[in-house]
Amino acid sequence: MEYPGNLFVVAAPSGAGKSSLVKALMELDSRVQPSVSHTTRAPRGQEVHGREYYFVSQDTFDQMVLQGGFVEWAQVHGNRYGTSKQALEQRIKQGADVILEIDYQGAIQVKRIFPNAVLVFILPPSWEELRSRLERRAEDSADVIEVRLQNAANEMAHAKEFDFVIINELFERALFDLKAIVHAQRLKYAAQRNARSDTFRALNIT
Ligand SMILES: Nc1ncnc2c1ncn2[C@@H]1O[C@H](COP(=O)(O)OP(=O)(O)OP(=O)(O)O)[C@@H](O)[C@H]1O
Ligand SMILES: Nc1nc2c(ncn2[C@@H]2O[C@H](COP(=O)(O)O)[C@@H](O)[C@H]2O)c(=O)[nH]1
Repeated sequence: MEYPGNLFVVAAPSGAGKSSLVKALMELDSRVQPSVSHTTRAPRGQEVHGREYYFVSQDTFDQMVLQGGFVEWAQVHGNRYGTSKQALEQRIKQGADVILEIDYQGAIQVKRIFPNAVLVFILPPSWEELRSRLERRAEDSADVIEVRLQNAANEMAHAKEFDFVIINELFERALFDLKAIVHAQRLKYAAQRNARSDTFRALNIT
């Protein structure tokens, strides 16, 4: 029998490094799978439809909202983003550990629907470094970078509502912390399931 997988949610202000950390985690751990969101924003850099996002029109997004197609959706930096209900529920049911890279509003909505979801907030080490990462990434215009920095203060004020906060100063240290959270959740979940296992019965643990 296949047990349902775990759900991890990673949020951060733009440029803090969540995509880089999640990508590195998935390269090390094939049990962690991404959820590809839908967005009304235009593709940026080398982004590919169906890989980073499903890039859809405003009308298509509206239709999905009306049909209840999203587990959560939110307006972020002037565009809309949503997590497809069908794809997420199917993957978790199949036993995958799914990781969502979404904003804090979406994270809070997900926690209401999936109380066992583990919410992780990534902080940059400083405002200077956050700006510098967005500028070095060189994928957004100066205007877009300013909007994202202005929104960052409000986003970071929600960090305390998350289960864990990681400071992404040294990348390898932050990745270690993220891996530890995933590992700890798996052990916790396994302990709950093992309450009915042969080993528990053999040890007379009830
Ligand atoms: N610890 C780190 N030290 C230095 N640079 C980093 C670190 N982590 C990530 N970066 C770099 O910072 C930039 C922003 O990272 P990334 O794109 O992962 O951010 P993000 O939080 O996913 O942003 P967005 O929400 O806009 O997609 C990238 O160029 C990335 O290589
Ligand atoms: N609530 C949701 N937020 C999402 C989703 N997918 C991405 N995001 C967040 O939007 C911002 C901007 O992303 P970018 O790719 O334009 O830099 C960032 O905070 C993402 O995490 C989603 O499905 N729901």
